[in-house]
Amino acid sequence: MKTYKVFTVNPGSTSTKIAVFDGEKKVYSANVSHDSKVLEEYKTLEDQLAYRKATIESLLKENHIDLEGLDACVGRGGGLLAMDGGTYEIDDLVLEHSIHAKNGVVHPACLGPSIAREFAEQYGAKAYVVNPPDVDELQDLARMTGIKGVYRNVHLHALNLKETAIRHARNMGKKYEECNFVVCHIGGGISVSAHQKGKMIDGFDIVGGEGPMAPTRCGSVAVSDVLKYCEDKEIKTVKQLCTKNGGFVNHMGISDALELTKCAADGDKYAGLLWDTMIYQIAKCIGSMAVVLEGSVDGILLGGGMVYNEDLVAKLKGYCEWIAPISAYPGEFEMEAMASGAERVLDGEEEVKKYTGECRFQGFDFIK
Ligand SMILES: Nc1ncnc2c1ncn2[C@@H]1O[C@H](COP(=O)(O)OP(=O)(O)OP(=O)(O)O)[C@@H](O)[C@H]1O
Ligand SMILES: CCCC(=O)O
Repeated sequence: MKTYKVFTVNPGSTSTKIAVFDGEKKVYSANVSHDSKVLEEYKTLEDQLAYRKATIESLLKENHIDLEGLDACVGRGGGLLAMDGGTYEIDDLVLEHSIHAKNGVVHPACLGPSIAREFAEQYGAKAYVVNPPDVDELQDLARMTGIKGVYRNVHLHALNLKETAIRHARNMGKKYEECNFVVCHIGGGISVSAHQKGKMIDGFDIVGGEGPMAPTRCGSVAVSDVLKYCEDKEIKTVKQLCTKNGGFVNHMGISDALELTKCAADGDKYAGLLWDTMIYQIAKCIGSMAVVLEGSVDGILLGGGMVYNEDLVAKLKGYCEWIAPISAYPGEFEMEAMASGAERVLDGEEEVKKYTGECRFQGFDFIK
């Protein structure tokens, strides 16, 4: 069987993770640090592009990593309009929408497609984006709200959620498309989602303030409480609670969950209550996703950095293991997920998709 050489690029706020795969084997990986002072000088994401790429190139050169013979380059995406899951060719429309965050969610990951395509052009390789956070496969029932004209959509860690589900299904001797899972990513942000036969049919908009509280995110709060809180604040400040300074940051000025658990272990009751509340809220979200799957759940899968914490896993088992077996996959498979997504299409196992540039959900034609 042919193995493919794939280069993966995952830009974060102050660094860019890169990896080179030869088939399933990760032959090189690095977390390329960028000088935050230099990054701050750039007004837009697009302005950072040349600097980030040059930093990556220098590191590759220093480490004698040759990308000659590359089959594909994959960039973590973002900023795209709601789409089905899968592997997408990076064409001009993907570039245009991601770099300008067409969906309004500006994140360094939006740079991924541009960096990947530049490397791909240089080495005559294909360029792809795999399951970006813009994947939204909600079933119709999950769309409606009690406000006419307001529909639900999701932003989730789709890349790691789907890869965790694909791997778990494989471990069970099955295909992702044959199983039903509740899949969670419990890291800096927390995604909880219901996967039915290969589609992520429900979940929470973790960029919009839905779901459990997370280290830097407020999670779901009653509308009336938010309105009251807003009375003497700017909307912008309140929006930041959803992704930047809600959760542990808002309460205790701590964004690192490990630090919070240390405070709790040292007897800080406030930290202990926050930690337990976050776990309680994750459990409630898992329960609701199990209901979405009508109790037909083949497994509850936990990924993300916080899953290294045994107390968190034990407590979630206490709350939820009566629903289905819980499996922990601490950390994430994002780089592997990008490489496997490319391999599946290069191998013909899956068809490469074309980004339409139109939201997957356009409203219901029977509601005027
Ligand atoms: N043993 C542990 N106990 C508690 N928290 C931990 C432990 N190990 C790692 N973490 C926490 O996991 C978080 C990082 O998780 P992860 O690496 O998945 O996040 P990220 O990549 O920064 O963000 P995201 O997952 O939203 O993309 C940090 O808050 C870190 O403190
Ligand atoms: C939506 C997933 C990416 C993030 O907001 O952290």
